[in-house]
Amino acid sequence: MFSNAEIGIDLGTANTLVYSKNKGIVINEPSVVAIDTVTKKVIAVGNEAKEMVGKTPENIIVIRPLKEGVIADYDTTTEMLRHIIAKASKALGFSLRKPNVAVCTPSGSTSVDRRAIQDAVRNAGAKKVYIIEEPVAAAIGAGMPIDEPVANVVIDFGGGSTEVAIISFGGVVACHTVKIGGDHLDDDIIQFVRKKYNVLIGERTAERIKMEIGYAVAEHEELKMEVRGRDLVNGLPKTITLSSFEIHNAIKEALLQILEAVRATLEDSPAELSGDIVDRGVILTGGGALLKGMEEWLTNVIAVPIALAENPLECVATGAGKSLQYLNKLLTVAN
Ligand SMILES: Nc1ncnc2c1ncn2[C@@H]1O[C@H](COP(=O)(O)OP(=O)(O)OP(=O)(O)O)[C@@H](O)[C@H]1O
Repeated sequence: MFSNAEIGIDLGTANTLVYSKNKGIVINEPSVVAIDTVTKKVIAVGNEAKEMVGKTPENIIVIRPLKEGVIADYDTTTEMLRHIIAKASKALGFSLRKPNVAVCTPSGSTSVDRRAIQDAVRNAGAKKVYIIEEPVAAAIGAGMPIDEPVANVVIDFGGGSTEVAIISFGGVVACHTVKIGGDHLDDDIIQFVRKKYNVLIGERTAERIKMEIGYAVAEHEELKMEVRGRDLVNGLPKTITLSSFEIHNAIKEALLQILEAVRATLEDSPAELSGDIVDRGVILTGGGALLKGMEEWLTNVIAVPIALAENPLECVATGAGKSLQYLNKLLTVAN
């Protein structure tokens, strides 16, 4: 039905990925853009821009144009997409043709948010834009048989939001979204360190702390980590040692909100599918799924088997790309 010029994009709050049927994931970069405030020109996108976070002179600002899964800064998102589509097209050898793009939107997004995503992708150089709901893409990317009449339950724990969905027969039968993702855990860590130690740490340091010593489960072997920040009393650099126990306490409230969304979705399950859920379990996708002890904690609290997807960070983009084959059933044509 299509030429080969077609790609799936996961336009995420934290990362943007591009998948092509022939080459798999061809782009995987942070959703970050650096802009010169004098010329208003984009000077770096993705990894290069992320390197600049917290270190730029006054005339350069580093922006994350998506918040909580949706576009917060339309023009910058379009510029970022333009750069990403051009880079992917070059890598895939179809620079002279505009690609058809399947892109995800969070299930809980408004029609205005969806429209903004469609328009941004089209303005950034796509020919046709197809919209797919993020948890459906995550489930396809995780290899779940979403078009069968069985309960496929997916928890997509991303950077800006977490979506929990039950998918059967190609459609979403129950879904809850919370605007809590990995970024909120980073914020909680920043606040905790500021309050307890009077030290200010940056976003990137907080993310490293979460990845290295963040645990979803209270019971674990204690890990320690030395970090540097700015002493808020005297303004000087200061080194402190953090424990994984205190980091667990700092992030547990946010995790409980995710748990609420999981419980609410399971409660909304049609009775016929409830048995399936116990038998087939739940798949965890998204970068947050990599938090230490996440599977163990969720399995304990909801008493349903939980498994981590093979490449949790890549599921949404892979699923978006593969969804092009389900064209009529799953995707909304946006133009
Ligand atoms: N090993 C890890 N441990 C804990 N968190 C991690 C790990 N690796 C990545 N993350 C977190 O995963 C999040 C990014 O996940 P992902 O790329 O799935 O989100 P996204 O698709 O950009 O966001 P959204 O779906 O909310 O728009 C970030 O908050 C990142 O810090």
